Amino acid sequence: MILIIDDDMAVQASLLLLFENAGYTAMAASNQQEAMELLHRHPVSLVILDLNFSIDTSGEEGIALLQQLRQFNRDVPVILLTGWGTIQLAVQGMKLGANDFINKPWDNEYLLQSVQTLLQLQEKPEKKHNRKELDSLYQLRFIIGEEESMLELLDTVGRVAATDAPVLITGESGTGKELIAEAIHQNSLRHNKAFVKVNLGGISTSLFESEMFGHIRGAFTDAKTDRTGRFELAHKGTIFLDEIGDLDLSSQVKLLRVLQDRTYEVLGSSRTKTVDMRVVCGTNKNLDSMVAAGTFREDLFYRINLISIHLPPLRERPTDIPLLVQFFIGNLKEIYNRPQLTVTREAMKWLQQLPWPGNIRQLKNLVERSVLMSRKDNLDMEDFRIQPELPAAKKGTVQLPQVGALTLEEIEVLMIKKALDFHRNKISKAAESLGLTRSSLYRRLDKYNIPYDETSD
Ligand SMILES: Nc1ncnc2c1ncn2[C@@H]1O[C@H](COP(=O)(O)OP(=O)(O)OP(=O)(O)O)[C@@H](O)[C@H]1O
Repeated sequence: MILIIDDDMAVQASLLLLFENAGYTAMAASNQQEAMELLHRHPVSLVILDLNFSIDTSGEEGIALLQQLRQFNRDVPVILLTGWGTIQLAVQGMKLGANDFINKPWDNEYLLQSVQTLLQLQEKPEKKHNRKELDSLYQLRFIIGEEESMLELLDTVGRVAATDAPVLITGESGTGKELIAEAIHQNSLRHNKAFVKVNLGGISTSLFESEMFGHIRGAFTDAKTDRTGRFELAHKGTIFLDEIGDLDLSSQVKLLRVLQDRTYEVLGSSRTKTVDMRVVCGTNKNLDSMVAAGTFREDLFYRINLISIHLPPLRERPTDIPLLVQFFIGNLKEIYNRPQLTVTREAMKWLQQLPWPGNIRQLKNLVERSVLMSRKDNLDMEDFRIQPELPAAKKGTVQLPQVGALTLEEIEVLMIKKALDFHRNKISKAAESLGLTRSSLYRRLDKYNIPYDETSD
């Protein structure tokens, strides 16, 4: 059941009608007390809360009710209704655990989409799917990955694709953000329409509007011809806003307006255009800390990440490295007509323990280059080792934590645990990779109370 909390009878009536027509059961409450009573008595699956719901339009009462509601139920999805002038209030509400906010007057279709998305996300998958099952459920053809974190991620991709929810994809450079954005589009109802990629890092502030909104001839001195904007190209389809963390503050405001209102004006024309697009954003920056530093707008942040997907760096998914290498080799066999191409087991193992700061892109480039440079069909470690793209040996590239963040002993413990994990508790292998003898590793395991299994070696 959907619970609507608003003291405006007209709003209640139109929302009740909207949800009932869409096949949901819905009830309305006019004040805090009624709302809490209904929450106690009925299994409420989603709440619509008008933040300015009382005569006192400061919104404080709405925020207080949201807090009370969260104390009572931490999980029920909450959509806030807010006025355009009260965006700060919406941000405050999001921090308190609301899931989405929608401006009044709302667009019925958009509100229903948000409801449907949040209800769908609530449904937990019954079980973890293996890769074969995922492939039968979704279209994930060119995405290699069987490590557990990747299986979970691909399952999320498949489940959220069908909704129209905005998705934020984070992860280091080269981890596959664009590939995942494409998969979201491919698995959505919009798959027959355009997938438009925009690299926001490459667009200067002065060009942002003309790139995104388009312009008509004569709109400004250099506008010699009409230009179709990216939003128009993405109409009915999906737009992938890559490097969103690189967008300057003034362009962030302009983007937010379009995402909120779904309308914009082509430069030089006074006509307002409406855009219907799915928004997927990507970044390798930490937007949380950018928000804290004031370099990324908090309201835009909440607007773009109803769903967030984090891609792990390649070094955290070593078991996927041989699969990726095989996949790239498979493609290269055809491209270069070398059907006998293979990679030795030693080379595979060696590739697995490199740090890969450039992630999958770097691995792909290295494999391709090694294939091109080597005359043999059976590539061994040396064929890879001599390539200039090779990630510098681990020692030089390690990113150490901030001074004061960890003591030397804490780092030692972390490294030992990591080596044990990586070598699946094989003591001699872990010791070798740490540059220790077995007995010195045992001494340290005892000293730091790290559990180990002597029989596993
Ligand atoms: N899981 C994967 N399976 C196969 N190929 C992959 C996978 N992930 C990434 N790739 C390949 O690696 C390369 C880099 O991927 P992609 O461009 O999607 O990364 P990105 O995270 O968007 O990078 P950047 O942040 O630099 O834009 C591409 O050629 C892509 O096809």
